[in-house]
Amino acid sequence: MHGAGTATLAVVSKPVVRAQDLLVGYGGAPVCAPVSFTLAPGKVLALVGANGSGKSTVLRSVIGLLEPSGGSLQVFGSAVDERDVTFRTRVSSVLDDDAYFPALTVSEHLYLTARGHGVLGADDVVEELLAEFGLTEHARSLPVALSSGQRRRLLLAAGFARPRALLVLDEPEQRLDRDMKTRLAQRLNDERTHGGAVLLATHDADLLRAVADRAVLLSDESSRLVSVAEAVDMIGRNPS
Ligand SMILES: Nc1ncnc2c1ncn2[C@@H]1O[C@H](COP(=O)(O)OP(=O)(O)OP(=O)(O)O)[C@@H](O)[C@H]1O
Repeated sequence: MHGAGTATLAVVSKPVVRAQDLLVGYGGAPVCAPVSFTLAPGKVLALVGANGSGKSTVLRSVIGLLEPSGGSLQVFGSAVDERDVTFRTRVSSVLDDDAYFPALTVSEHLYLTARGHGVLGADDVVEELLAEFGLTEHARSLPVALSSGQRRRLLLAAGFARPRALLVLDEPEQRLDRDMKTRLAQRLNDERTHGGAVLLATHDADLLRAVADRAVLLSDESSRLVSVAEAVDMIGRNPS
């Protein structure tokens, strides 16, 4: 478990995500070849691939925003149901750039997220996250008054403000400076150490090297499990 003042990380031992020939897409058209992977507790799996290869779409399916069009997808051993309270207490996600409350200050946003998910000692959790994500001096700012990188920090901090056994992140490195990227990598490694599972999409070779155990390379022709070294090599050949 995390130290004092940090949202509790629920530890589970079964596979967290199991995708078998999973097909995802829009209007019946798949966005990539079927994808198969298993994500165990305490592991970090990265989705890599070119722009438009389907990374965000796979993530949306895993958190229940999009029904798979084929294959099977299980999260915590069951079909995905984001309305299920157990599912919601175990899955924390940061996908979209604008998923903040425009009328709440930075600290109110984090506090509401923590309290809304039943975190005890929410004040301490918020204070710790503000410091960790470099937002302390912006605690009373509204999101509109933040830079895009600071807003990104707020959304990421909110992802850590609630209980979770699975963290789903879409290109968390976006708009972060190097120092914040390093701290994010440390946070994700902590998550793994404490038994949390992380599924993330990324174009960042440094983040991959720092945190990922394996990667899934998505493409139209064949989506396949690859080593981190192979994923880093792919990113090197097709930098963003
Ligand atoms: N809501 C949508 N309706 C229809 N098509 C969509 C929708 N969202 C995404 N797509 C299409 O699905 C494909 C995969 O998009 P997706 O966002 O999953 O790719 P990605 O790998 O995350 O890309 P990037 O690296 O640019 O973030 C793209 O061709 C995109 O145009």
